[in-house]
Order: sequence, then C-alpha cells, then structure tokens
Amino acid sequence: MGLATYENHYAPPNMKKFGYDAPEGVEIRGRYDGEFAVILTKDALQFVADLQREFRNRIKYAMECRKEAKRRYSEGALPGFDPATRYIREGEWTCVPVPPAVADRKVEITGPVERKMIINALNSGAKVFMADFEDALSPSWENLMRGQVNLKDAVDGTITFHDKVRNRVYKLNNQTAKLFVRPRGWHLPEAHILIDGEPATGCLVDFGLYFYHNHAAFRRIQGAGFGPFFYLPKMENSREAKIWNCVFEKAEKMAGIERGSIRATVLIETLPAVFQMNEILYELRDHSVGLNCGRWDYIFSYVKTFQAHPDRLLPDRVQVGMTQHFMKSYSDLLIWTCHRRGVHAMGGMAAQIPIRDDPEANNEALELVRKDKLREVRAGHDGTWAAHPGLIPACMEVFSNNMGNTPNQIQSMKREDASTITEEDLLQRPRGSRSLEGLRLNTRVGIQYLAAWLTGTGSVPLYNLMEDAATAEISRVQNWQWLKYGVELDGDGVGVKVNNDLFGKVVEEEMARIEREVGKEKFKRGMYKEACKIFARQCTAPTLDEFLTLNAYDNIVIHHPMGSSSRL
Ligand SMILES: CC(=O)SCCNC(=O)CCNC(=O)[C@H](O)C(C)(C)COP(=O)(O)OP(=O)(O)OC[C@H]1O[C@@H](n2cnc3c(N)ncnc32)[C@H](O)[C@@H]1OP(=O)(O)O
Ligand SMILES: O=CC(=O)O
Ligand SMILES: [Mg+2]
Repeated sequence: MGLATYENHYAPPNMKKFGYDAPEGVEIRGRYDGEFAVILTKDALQFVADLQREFRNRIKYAMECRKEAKRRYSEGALPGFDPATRYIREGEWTCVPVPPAVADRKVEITGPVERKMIINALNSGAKVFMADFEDALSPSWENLMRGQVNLKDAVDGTITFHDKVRNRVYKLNNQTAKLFVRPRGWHLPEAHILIDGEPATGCLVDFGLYFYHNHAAFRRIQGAGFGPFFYLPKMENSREAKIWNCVFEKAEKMAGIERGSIRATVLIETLPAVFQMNEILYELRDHSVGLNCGRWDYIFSYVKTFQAHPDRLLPDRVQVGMTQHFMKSYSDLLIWTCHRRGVHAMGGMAAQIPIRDDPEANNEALELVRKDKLREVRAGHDGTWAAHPGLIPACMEVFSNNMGNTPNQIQSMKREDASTITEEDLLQRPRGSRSLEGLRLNTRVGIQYLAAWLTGTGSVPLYNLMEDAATAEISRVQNWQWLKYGVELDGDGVGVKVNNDLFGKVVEEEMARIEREVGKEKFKRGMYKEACKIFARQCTAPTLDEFLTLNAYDNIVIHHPMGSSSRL
C-alpha cells in the first residue's frame, strides 16, 4: 500500500473503509467517491504511474524546448520549416491505412465529458463524437473523475441519465457516433494525483485511466478491432508527437494488443506546429488518423508566438477568420500534407450555435456555419466539427452534397497546388482594424468564461457563440497585446490608445454590464469578481502568462480532506 489512501495519514479511524487503494509512490489527494474508486483502481493507477515514470523526463525536456523556442521568437526569430527534417518533408512515405470504422468522419460533434451531453452527442447523428477533457472542460477533480466514469459507461453501452426536472431518461440509440477522447495538453499537471511526490502529468492521467478501463470493450464494440481513438491537442513540435507514439506503444504492449491499434488525430493549433505537420505525422505514422485545424488555439498561438513582435498585432477577434491569408494557407497546407500521407484532413469549429428565441438570427447563424463548411469541403477537408447537435444536419448536408459517394476525400482531393505554400504565406500579417468594442467584447467574454470555468463549466454560450478555453485565450492575449503595445483603436473612429487607465475603465463598465445582463442574484452567487481579478491581472501582466487555465488552475484544486493542503 502506498501513500494514496488518506486514512493512513489524515482520516479518523471511522473513515478507514474509505480511500483509494493506490500503488507504491502514488498519492490521491482528490475527494473519495465510491464511483471514482471504480476508475482509480490499484492496477489502473499503476499503469498511469508507469507512464509517468517512463516519460516524465522526456516531457520535461519537451517543455524546456518550448521555452527555448519562445526565447528565440522573442529575440526576433520567426518560426519556420526545420532544415534538419527536410528529408521527412520531401520523402515519400504514408501513414498506416485509415481504420474502416472511422473512414467516414464528415461531421464530428465535440463536447465536455458530461453525462447527458455524452449521450446526446453519441445519439446526435454525427459520425464521430470527440469527448473533451480539454478546451471544453474545466479540469476539476469532480469533472475529470465523473468524466472517466461516464466514458466507461458509454463505451460499455450502459450509460443512462435521468433528468429529474423534466422526468426524462436518456439512453443510447442503436446507432451511435464513434468515440474519440481528447486528453489535456502536455503542459497541465494533475494536482490531485501525486506520483513520487510530484503532480502527475494531466494528459497521462486522462489517457491512462481511459485506455486502461476501455481498450478491450472499445475495440470490440466501437472500433471493429481498432482503437481506442484519440485527439491530441496543443503540440508545438514533433518531439511531443514522438512521446505520444511511445506512450501508445507502451499502452498496446501492456494491453497485449497489436501495435497500431490506437489511433490519434493531432490538432494543428499552434503556430510552430504548422511547420512540423509532416514530422508530426511521421512520428505517429503507425498510429495516425489525421490532423485537424484547431483554428481557435491557432489564433491564440499566433499572438503568443509573436508576443514580442509589435509589428504583428491582431485586429479585432471577430475579423480573424479562416479567409485571412495566413489562416487559409494553414488549412490548405494541412489538407495537402494529410492527403499526401494518406490520412484525414479535418476542418475546425465554427463558433456559431443555434439561437433558440430568434428565428431570423438563427437562420443567419446557420448560414454562417454552412458557408464555413462549404469552404472547408471545397478546399478538400474530409470532415468538420460541430459544437451543437442542432448544427449537424446543416454540416452533414454540405459535406455529403459536395463529396459525392466517398467517405472522405483523401484520394480525390490531393491539393498539389498547396505544395508551394511558403513560410511567408503562413506568417502573413492578419489584416483588419482594432476597436474599443473589440476590447470591450474581449473583456466581457473573457471574464464570463473564466467565471464559468472557476465554477466547473468549461464551455458556455455567450452572445450566441460557443466559448471555450481556446476562444477565451484569444480574448485574453489580444487584450494583453494591445495593452503592452498601447495600440490605437482606429476601428470605430474613437482613436484612443489602449493603456491601463482605459482598460481599468473598460473592466469596470463591462462588469456593470455583466451584472445587468446576468442579474444581481446570479452575479452575487457566481465567481465574476474572482474571474475579473484573474483576467485583469493576466491582461496587464508584464510577461504574458503561458495559459489562462494553467494560471487559474490553482483556484480549482481542492485537496482532501479539506484543510490538509487545499491548494498546490
Ligand atoms: C475550440 C475548441 O476546442 S472547440 C471544441 C471544444 N468545445 C466544445 O466542445 C463546445 C461544445 N458545445 C457546448 O458545450 C454547448 O453546445 C454550448 C455550451 C456551446 C451551448 O450549450 P447550451 O446553451 O446548453 O445548448 P442548448 O441549451 O441549446 O442545448 C440543447 C440540447 O443540446 C444538447 N447539446 C448542446 N451542445 C451539445 C454538444 N456539444 N454535445 C451534446 N449535446 C449537446 C444539450 O445538452 C441540450 O440537450 P437537452 O435538450 O437534452 O437538454
Ligand atoms: O481545439 C480546437 C481549437 O480550435 O482550438
Ligand atoms: Mg484547441
């Protein structure tokens, strides 16, 4: 018995029957729950600990390399293709063939690992459901562990949910979407699980627990012999993909399943990664099932990468769409790269969601989604993301009508023309204007998102758009950038420069507006003031915080028993 059962250390004798049975060197600091104990078994934790011990030094090194690259960009260097890996980019090789179970990925719905949403998403008519431990989830202990319980029930096919208020019981249809799981990024720790005295790596916990409990049932029920399937977020370099590949190999070995069973789609959602797409696919060539345009984090990453380049400031967030030259180049190059290597080139998320109480506005939102999907399918994408079940019919129609009878366009849309896309194309400065309204909107949205995140909700509807960690990051870093460089707001004829005084006034006024909009009661009960403090600090910090959620994570860590060590 290791350190994990807190009855050993903290609990009174009458609590002895509670506590997780953890292996040597593993300590669980999260609340005990009988349902969580079914996930946090000794063997599953041993598997997570084995992953952590084998890969922790490589992960630390990869994070050091990110810092080193950041230092270079901040000294004026630009990201670009790596001359040392030219042979990979120019070589003729392909990834392993796409598993039949996921050949058709025309529409993929995404959402947090919340019980009712999982059932709705699997029943939604989408081809794939990406269950999210990442951008759409606030990574509290409760959310993460409930998410694991929910996914296990989903893979077993036994998941149900009783909505007591509406007296409605949710269960799975006969035909469901194929499940992909997105663990957290490499940078996030899991403070409720200590391994050899250090917080575990968040994504190894998400991956390890899910894989351990579900690989057999998944391959039998969902994957037709393949799987489980994953989405991998926020990587910056192929060395990070290589670690994932080794994690997969170790997992396959532990499970006694064939090498190449696990498949993953990598999100290209950082600026440095767009220059590494071939290299990332190459490292994962035995486990790859494509790349995806994670457009929102990509925009965030553009600002982050160029945080020391005042000549590359972004216009208002609403103007940075997929038709900006640098965004179009990124998606075209991704399609060419994926199809050349024989895997899916997935599109991304339009931010619009259905607007229930205004049919005209709803039609306009749907039209914007259709337009975005039409651009994607015509460009050669093999599928796209939908944030809400109400968008699936429109997305499916656009993709089906424009793809003929094929499950994907891997063979039919090679996009050789995109092979000439250059570093300059990928880095071209975004065009547009900056406005006071842009600053206000960033502030209003950023604070409300963070308030939701602090209370356990990681994706929210705000002003008829989907907001999650990635979109909130854009609001944060854009404000930071405008403040840092004192930009002139020329977009609405105001002509003022952004400085701390102006921002302070904007924060005050937007907080008053939020209170009016959500109502006094909700405002008082919510965590708006705390969110405002964190958001304002991050926007005015002399040095840009790496991640909004990393910085705010401390606020959602609750160690048990309470008071033993409630914060990291
Ligand atoms: C940048 C990126 O990383 S994008 C990927 C990460 N982001 C996401 O995954 C966002 C996913 N979407 C969502 O979380 C939600 O759609 C939101 C928060 C944007 C909007 O949520 P709501 O306002 O609650 O939606 P709404 O009230 O219209 O929901 C209607 C029904 O659809 C369901 N629903 C809405 N979105 C989803 C979804 N993504 N998956 C499954 N079910 C959903 C609701 O559960 C609800 O079901 P019910 O009628 O049985 O009660
Ligand atoms: O994860 C997706 C994104 O757009 O960010
Ligand atoms: Mg993202």
